[in-house]
Amino acid sequence: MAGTALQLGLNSQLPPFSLLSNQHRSSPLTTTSSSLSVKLFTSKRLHNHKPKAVLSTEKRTEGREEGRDGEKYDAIVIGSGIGGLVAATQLAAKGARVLVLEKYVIPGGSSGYYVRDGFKFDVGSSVMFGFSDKGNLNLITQALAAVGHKMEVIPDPSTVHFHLPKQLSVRVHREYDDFISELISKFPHEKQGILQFYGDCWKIFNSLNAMELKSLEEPLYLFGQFFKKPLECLTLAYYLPQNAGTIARKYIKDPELLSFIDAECFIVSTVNALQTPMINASMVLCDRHFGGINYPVGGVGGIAEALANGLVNMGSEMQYKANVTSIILENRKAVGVRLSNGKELFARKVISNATRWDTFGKLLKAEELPEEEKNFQKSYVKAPSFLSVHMGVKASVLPPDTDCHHFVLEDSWDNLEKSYGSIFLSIPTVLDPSLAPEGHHIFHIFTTSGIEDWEGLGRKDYEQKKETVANEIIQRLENKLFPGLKSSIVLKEVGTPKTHRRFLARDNGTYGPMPRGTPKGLLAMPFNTTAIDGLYCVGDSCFPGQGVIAVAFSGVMCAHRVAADIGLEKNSPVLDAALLRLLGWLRSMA
Ligand SMILES: NC(=O)c1ccc[n+]([C@@H]2O[C@H](COP(=O)([O-])OP(=O)(O)OC[C@H]3O[C@@H](n4cnc5c(N)ncnc54)[C@H](O)[C@@H]3O)[C@@H](O)[C@H]2O)c1
Ligand SMILES: CC(C)=CCC/C(C)=C/C=C/C(C)=C/C=C/C(C)=C/C=C/C=C(C)/C=C/C=C(C)/C=C/C=C(\C)CCC=C(C)C
Repeated sequence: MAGTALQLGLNSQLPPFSLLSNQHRSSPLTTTSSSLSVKLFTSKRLHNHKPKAVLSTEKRTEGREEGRDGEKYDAIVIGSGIGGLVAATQLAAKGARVLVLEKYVIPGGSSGYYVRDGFKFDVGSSVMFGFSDKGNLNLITQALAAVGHKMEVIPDPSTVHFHLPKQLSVRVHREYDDFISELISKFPHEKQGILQFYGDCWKIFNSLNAMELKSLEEPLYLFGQFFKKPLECLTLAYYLPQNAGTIARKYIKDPELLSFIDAECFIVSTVNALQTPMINASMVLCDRHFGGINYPVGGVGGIAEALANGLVNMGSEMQYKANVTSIILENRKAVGVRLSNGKELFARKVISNATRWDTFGKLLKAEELPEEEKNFQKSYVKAPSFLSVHMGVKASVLPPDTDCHHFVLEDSWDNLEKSYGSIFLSIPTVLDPSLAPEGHHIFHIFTTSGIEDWEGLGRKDYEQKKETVANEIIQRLENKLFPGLKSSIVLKEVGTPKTHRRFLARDNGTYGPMPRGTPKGLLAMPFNTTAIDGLYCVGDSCFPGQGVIAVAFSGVMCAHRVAADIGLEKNSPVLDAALLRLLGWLRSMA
């Protein structure tokens, strides 16, 4: 879900930096100009890091164009969400010179943080997949390693504790066998079906895990993988157009168990299993047991900070408070960007980490919407945003052995996908007590909510409504799990979809794309290239969709495709054209 910090900006007249605590202000960020060209600290480890050049220096600089503003960028990245940062750092590690422009004052977007009264809150992301030290799918660990960084993490013994209708309670243990035994104990008559469904997930996960992950839009790599790992590639190709709900129905009949699978999918995709691509479902349903969920010591915001620091240490640049208002086109080719202060910056390639709706609807609003984007908008709508409540509470309110993450749906399965129907709760201080003052915990509560509920209200009504809706959610948690919750609150901040729209620059504050109907798995999801020459997209409105690890993969893919296009990786223009046409055709079949 997207950020919340943020709503303080709505409540107060303070300038954006006052959103950060003193603790943060004295952090290694040193502002050097009003547009906040930021010089970040140099860790010894990063100092020694040598970018891994793929081709020789001569080859790398050959054909490099100079920006017209005296700058020499291979790529400009709009936005420093994890998608944008991974694209930028991967490109820098291949030898490219990159400039990242971020509208806000710190990096991370939905994976940022803020500090208030000694509590350090994750803005959004809090369940970290891809953060282990094994396999090929630990994309967050790998992204950090590419900039010479490794974060200390705390293993979470369970991914989530489900509290569902009819008192169904399921804990997703880190150990796969423990989870499966618990689920079978609740549905003994479906033992076979459970083993078959999750077994199919493992088939897909193991295929993904066997592959080197790069751009599926780059033919030399893609054909190479088919040659090296034919079985795995065919498995993935087979499941690519399928959804988890259809596969589950092949093996499972019990409607309550199918609803449980819906909830498993909903917490990561905000849609039911019938609309969740099987590859994405498998990725999360298995990685949580393979690598496990791991929380970074000091909070999720540390990931983006480390990536941004690493980028600067490799000779590239980050600028904060740099609000891109348009993408500059010349002869239908993206050549640079214009900022809200009128400044223009140029590069060989432009990568947008804004959502596709923002990229094409705002940054390119004067242009006619390309056919491919029309098709994307036909297949996908903006998922609703969130109402989020960040709270500091007295530690005494937590029963012993409380899990870190909870999902609550009280009375009826029918409410699963309704606004405010279900409640997500993370208590990161269960894993890392340093995030809160002694004797306290953090409650990060969120529930789906559409922007239409929050528009057209006067200031007083808006504030009143925030209070009312947040209190109802808190009351529900008090009734279900934490007696005495209300009276234990020492700090409370409520963010709405408007908050997320304002601070994360996401159209309607959306969580990301959501299929309009039943999708053909991942088939219709666009990759990174766009109909505009020189313009690429990265982030959750690109393949494979929402999620920190998903956008990290989109960053890896994007960097590979851009690197091939600027001569930092091998490429073949003839095969490129053929593959891009083939992929376009496949998408049109979805
Ligand atoms: N695991 C979890 O618990 C969890 C929770 C919340 C979010 N998430 C995931 O995080 C993902 C989001 O990652 P992302 O990389 O796609 O994007 P993001 O929304 O996190 O970041 C986009 C960044 O671009 C910046 N930006 C946008 N427009 C700009 C402009 N015109 N000029 C300058 N900067 C601009 C924003 O300020 C923001 O920092 C979501 O998919 C979501 O699923 C996960
Ligand atoms: C190209 C063609 C046509 C074909 C070929 C075939 C092949 C080779 C294929 C391949 C493929 C691939 C490689 C793929 C990949 C994929 C991936 C990597 C994916 C991933 C995904 C991920 C995801 C989706 C994730 C997500 C996550 C999330 C969203 C999370 C969230 C969370 C939350 C919200 C939290 C909750 C909380 C509570 C409960 C409290």
